[in-house]
Amino acid sequence: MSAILEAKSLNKIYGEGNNKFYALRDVNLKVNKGEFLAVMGTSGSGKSTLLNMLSGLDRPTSGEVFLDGISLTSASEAELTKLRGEKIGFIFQFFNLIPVLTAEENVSLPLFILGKYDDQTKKRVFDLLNLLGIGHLASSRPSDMSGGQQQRVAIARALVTEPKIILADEPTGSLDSRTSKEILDIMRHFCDEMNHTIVMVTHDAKVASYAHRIVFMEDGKLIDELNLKNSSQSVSQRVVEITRRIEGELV
Ligand SMILES: Nc1ncnc2c1ncn2[C@@H]1O[C@H](COP(=O)(O)OP(=O)(O)OP(=O)(O)O)[C@@H](O)[C@H]1O
Repeated sequence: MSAILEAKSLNKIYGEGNNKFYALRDVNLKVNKGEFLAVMGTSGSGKSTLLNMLSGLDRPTSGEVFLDGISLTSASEAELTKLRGEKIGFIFQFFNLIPVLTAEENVSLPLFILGKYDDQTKKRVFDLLNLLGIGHLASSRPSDMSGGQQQRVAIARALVTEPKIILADEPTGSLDSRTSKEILDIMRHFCDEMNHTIVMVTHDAKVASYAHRIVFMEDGKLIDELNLKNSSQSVSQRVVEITRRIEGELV
């Protein structure tokens, strides 16, 4: 198995002296190509801090992050901006689409920013919209779409640059349960069938149950891991197991 993303001995310290606070403490993590990984933990356990380090949006106090073999930690700000644009796709809780742009334009935007918009990538935009079942909405604006449709546009936008990894922060946090299931099925499908790699932060056991593997955080540390890749359990059995692990971390 090849690790596409690797965090080595990550520490993130805020404050100094008596106010020194470890938001991350000796975090080691490998994410393999094609893997759907969920990061779970209670509020304040360090999930967002970890995601910020993995995306190069923030730098660790010590330790290193490698994406596709490249050290994010030793890259300059300009190199990081380029790396993020080319190698990372982002999916957010509130979609973060640009309201005045159509679905097609929202998905095309990263290509324009990278100077990679041409006939071939334009076709990719439409292929992705069709693959996500929203080809008929290509000319629609976000305000004319449901939450689930907007998140499909956001997924197409995240995939259009063919990134090495997709980072998703509570991607179904603003969707109802039926639409959440549709979006999570799509995410799992992209990993299982198309070898995409996703790291998803969530505090919801049901959402995490769609992942291949779950890592659990507490007080800035990775304290447990659950492998569901070859699990034959039903969703509800998996949710029970995940909840048991979370409760274990609270005792
Ligand atoms: N810029 C900062 N300065 C000081 N402390 C910070 C800063 N950013 C985060 N923290 C602290 O680091 C800890 C981890 O925060 P983080 O946002 O990563 O947690 P989280 O697990 O994502 O929480 P939530 O689920 O509520 O979003 C928290 O105690 C938070 O208060």
